[in-house]
Amino acid sequence: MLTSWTADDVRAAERPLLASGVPLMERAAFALAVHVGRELRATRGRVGGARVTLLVGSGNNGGDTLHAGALLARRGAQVTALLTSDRTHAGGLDALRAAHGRVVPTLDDAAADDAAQDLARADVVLDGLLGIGGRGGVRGPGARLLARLRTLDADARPLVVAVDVPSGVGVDDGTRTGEVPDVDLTVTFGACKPALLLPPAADAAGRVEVVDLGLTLPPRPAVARLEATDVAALWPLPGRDAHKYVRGVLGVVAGSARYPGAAVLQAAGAVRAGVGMVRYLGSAGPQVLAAHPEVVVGEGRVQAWVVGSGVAPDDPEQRARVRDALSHALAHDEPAVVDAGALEILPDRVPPHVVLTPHAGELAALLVARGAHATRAEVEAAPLVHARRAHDLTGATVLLKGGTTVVVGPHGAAYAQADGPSWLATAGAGDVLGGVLGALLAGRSADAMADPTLPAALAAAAALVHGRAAHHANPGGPVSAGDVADALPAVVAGLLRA
Ligand SMILES: NC(=O)C1=CN([C@@H]2O[C@H](COP(=O)(O)OP(=O)(O)OC[C@H]3O[C@@H](n4cnc5c(N)ncnc54)[C@H](OP(=O)(O)O)[C@@H]3O)[C@@H](O)[C@H]2O)[C@@H](O)CC1
Ligand SMILES: Nc1ncnc2c1ncn2[C@@H]1O[C@H](COP(=O)(O)OP(=O)(O)O)[C@@H](O)[C@H]1O
Ligand SMILES: [K+]
Repeated sequence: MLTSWTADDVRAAERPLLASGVPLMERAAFALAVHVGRELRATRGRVGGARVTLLVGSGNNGGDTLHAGALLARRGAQVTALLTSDRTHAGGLDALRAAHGRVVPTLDDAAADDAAQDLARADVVLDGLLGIGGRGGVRGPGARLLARLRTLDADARPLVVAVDVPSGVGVDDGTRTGEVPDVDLTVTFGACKPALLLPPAADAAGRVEVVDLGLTLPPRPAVARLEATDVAALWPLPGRDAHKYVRGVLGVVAGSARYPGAAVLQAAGAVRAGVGMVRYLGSAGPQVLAAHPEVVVGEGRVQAWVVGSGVAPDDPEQRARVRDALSHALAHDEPAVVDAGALEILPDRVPPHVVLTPHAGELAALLVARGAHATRAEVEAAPLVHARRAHDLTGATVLLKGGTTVVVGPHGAAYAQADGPSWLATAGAGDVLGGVLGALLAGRSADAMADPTLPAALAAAAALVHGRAAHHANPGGPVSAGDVADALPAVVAGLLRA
């Protein structure tokens, strides 16, 4: 599992070490210089003679950068520091000067434009403008330098390394404001930060290297990302004496005369993910049975529900079934996945074993229906923030679909899964995901009732399996939702072997 901690968590963990005189900045800078040296050797064979340009902000992030620049200068690099503030880390500046680095005070916009020539000539640029002390978008000459960097021709573009985080990202919430450099590598100190996992900030972060500074961090990370072994540990496995009812029955209330395909695909997701049995309720029974003869059509006991996919607003009968299923789930402590059409008829407050699976537009509508202001664009610009708001307002676990899927549950549980190719953005893929998640909740129904944070972990696991199935179905090329479902058994088997 990849784990990340907030700026406050990191600062609190650093405090006792700093108080006892541990030279954290020197350690951070040393590791940064090692990583940059490695990149330079890979791209141009050696560090000696490399042109290194430092973008230096007013805080300790700039200090790290100057110290790393000094180390690279001692290894023969030609280092230029572009200062963006009249305050600069004194120790770092002394170290760079002592190593014969060049220092350019860049205090006004015109000078920043001149200094921008250094960017075009550089082999590598270190972004040391803002770290965990940044507030909002980069201001002043630093922003101008970043704009220049962005507009360089592709063939003149240097390698860009972010120091701790790309400047201008919301460290804790993954937002981005103003100019944010698109970096190749982020060298982050002490712990990964949420912005390095969360959209849209993580898209700017490139490869992430975490430098261990020996910090003791809180037990619960701010945002996590599941990996194969985590999913294997979460997956419900049939014991030797298993039978279909023990393994979990999933009630599927999906599809309508207008959208029968949603029911077929959702059943495919659940069946292929290994559910004990699917019970289908709705008008698409013949289509579901034609595609999946193993499905049972009609009422009966279930361990979990998935409701709402492809349920048209003008289908009162299917909407009534959704309402009944939801009431049953709430009255009988059965976990439920609430998708698409069912999001509009969600009760005001629900427990965390109800998992909502909106995309950004549906999440915005859900928030607006509860008196909050939100647009689809605002949700996309701050997915974690809005998924949290939806969790706070409804009590439900929230899985927000997108290129990176963000999951929020109770007690601060949060996941960011980036497992699928962009080809997964195809009609019906969300229906398959609902089926996979339903299968997991049916298989671990009792556990999900006992541990309110488990539905969030299962939701993240479903997103991982779904994303990997899309890769597996056709590596590097287009997939249909049905292809994704068909790839599930092999992907699950692969994960269980991991
Ligand atoms: N703590 C440790 O022991 C260790 C920390 N380490 C390193 O320290 C970094 C944190 O350092 P930090 O606390 O000095 O904050 P940092 O991110 O450099 O920026 C603060 C400065 O920026 C300014 N500023 C703020 N917003 C701005 C904006 N939008 N646009 C422009 N300016 C803005 C703000 O000025 P103000 O706005 O307050 O006037 C303030 O002066 C951390 O990321 C890691 O790299 C490592 O060495 C390991 C040990
Ligand atoms: N850019 C993207 N890259 C990868 N996966 C994506 C991207 N955009 C959406 N997805 C995934 O594709 C699926 C789309 O689901 P959804 O929006 O509900 O579509 P539908 O309702 O047609 O099934 C979700 O699993 C979502 O996470
Ligand atoms: K930075």
